[in-house]
Amino acid sequence: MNILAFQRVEKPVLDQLKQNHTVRFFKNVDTTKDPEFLSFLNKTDGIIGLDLNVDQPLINQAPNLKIVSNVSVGYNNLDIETLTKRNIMATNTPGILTDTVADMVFGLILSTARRLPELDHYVKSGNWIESLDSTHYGTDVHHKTVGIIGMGRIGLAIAQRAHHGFDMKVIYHSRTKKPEAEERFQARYASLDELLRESDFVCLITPLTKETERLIGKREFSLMKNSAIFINGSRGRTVVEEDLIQALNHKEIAGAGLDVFENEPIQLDNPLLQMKNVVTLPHIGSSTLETELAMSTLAAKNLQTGLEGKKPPNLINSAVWDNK
Ligand SMILES: NC(=O)c1ccc[n+]([C@@H]2O[C@H](COP(=O)([O-])OP(=O)(O)OC[C@H]3O[C@@H](n4cnc5c(N)ncnc54)[C@H](O)[C@@H]3O)[C@@H](O)[C@H]2O)c1
Ligand SMILES: O=C(O)[C@H](O)CO
Repeated sequence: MNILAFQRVEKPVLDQLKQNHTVRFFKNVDTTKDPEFLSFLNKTDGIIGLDLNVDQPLINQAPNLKIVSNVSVGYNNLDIETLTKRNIMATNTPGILTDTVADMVFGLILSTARRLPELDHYVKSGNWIESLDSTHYGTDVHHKTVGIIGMGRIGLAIAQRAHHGFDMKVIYHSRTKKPEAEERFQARYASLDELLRESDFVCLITPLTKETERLIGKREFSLMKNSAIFINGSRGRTVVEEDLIQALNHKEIAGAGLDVFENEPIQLDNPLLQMKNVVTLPHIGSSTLETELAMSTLAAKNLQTGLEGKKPPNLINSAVWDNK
């Protein structure tokens, strides 16, 4: 079969796929114009990769496509409706990255609150304790209130770290109440506005959907405490980035830790990159050696199973299977 691999598939997994299939790996190409990409797409049976925009025009140019296997849990890059209409399976990699992403969210919480990147720069610039004063101090994390928007797999893992590791009070907002969070982490369900008003750390970790697109904007930032730190580990478009910049400029909030941005890669003239109270990461929430390999391996398993005509373990659009 012809396999189109895009952007991020770990090498051992690619090598394994090459034993049974014709595999072409693409990176940094314009997927609407690149002639080699489009020519291979035309005979592609399966796609595996990260963040390929699988929209209607792309799907229309892939007459043999049977399965799209995302190397990610988020699948906002896939037009699920069109894929389902065309009976093309879509899969993702839930669960195996949960703890890694929750660790990264805590990394952002600690980095912003304790100003770790700034102080690292301070030491590396030849400074030490004698010139240190309260203008360099951060703020405590332990015993504070964390508000988690999106209490799913990753949200629960953040709550676990907050409750057991840092004695934090956990409040959450999600589509439905999560008894597990309430029992295990004494988490309290709150409306979005209550959560924004009460949290010292506001952590956004929902999927990007029609409902969550631009969920946090001017009104929401104005409800947060002036001392609040905003953490985004979900997708950049869940936030109105311009409003975040304004909220930081006007000191409506104290800082932000961001793994995701409205446009990725972030443009170098983005004001967020000039702010000391903002810690930025290049969308690496799940990118550890272990977890990237596990994600690629699971994505390859989904792909292979689907191509063999069996139900993949992480099928998103089960209607395709039910229609068989
Ligand atoms: N930064 C990264 O590298 C990285 C890595 C992994 C996942 N993510 C993002 O995190 C998301 C969550 O992953 P997960 O495995 O926890 O997914 P999940 O499906 O287990 O959890 C998502 C939660 O969000 C809630 N939710 C959905 N819509 C909502 C809304 N409108 N308001 C409030 N809550 C809402 C759901 O009820 C669910 O509890 C992914 O979809 C992806 O976008 C980012
Ligand atoms: O959704 C995910 O799994 C990540 O954002 C991919 O890196």
